[in-house]
Amino acid sequence: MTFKNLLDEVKKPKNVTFILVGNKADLGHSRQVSTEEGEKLATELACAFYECSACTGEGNITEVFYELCREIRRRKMIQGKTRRRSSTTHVKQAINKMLTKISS
Ligand SMILES: Nc1nc2c(ncn2[C@@H]2O[C@H](COP(=O)(O)OP(=O)(O)OP(=O)(O)O)[C@@H](O)[C@H]2O)c(=O)[nH]1
Repeated sequence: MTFKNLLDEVKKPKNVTFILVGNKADLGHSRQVSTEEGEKLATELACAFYECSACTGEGNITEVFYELCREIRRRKMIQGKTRRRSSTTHVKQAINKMLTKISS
């Protein structure tokens, strides 16, 4: 199983929020994945992409965690709206049923 397949498996059925982070950016000389490859994978996964170093602090690690929190909030908002919309549909259906009964 490829890394991408593994991520797809985790992401889709469980609706998991995640962002892609390439750590150890300070070890450029032994880099095995290019920035472009990381960006391409993030585009395929529809998630944010960051490169950072936990060692030197480069790449703004704080921003990585902020973005993850923002993404969780965005997802919750969207889910909330979907739920509200579907409950509105149920109320509409119930009212329509009542009106149909009253008029018949
Ligand atoms: N140079 C450098 N070393 C790091 C960085 N982040 C972690 N390390 C080092 O990598 C080693 C493994 O770190 P862990 O936090 O245990 O990470 P892990 O995911 O369990 O292991 P890895 O697969 O090696 O990343 C430790 O020696 C860390 O000090 C980084 O950004 N730069």
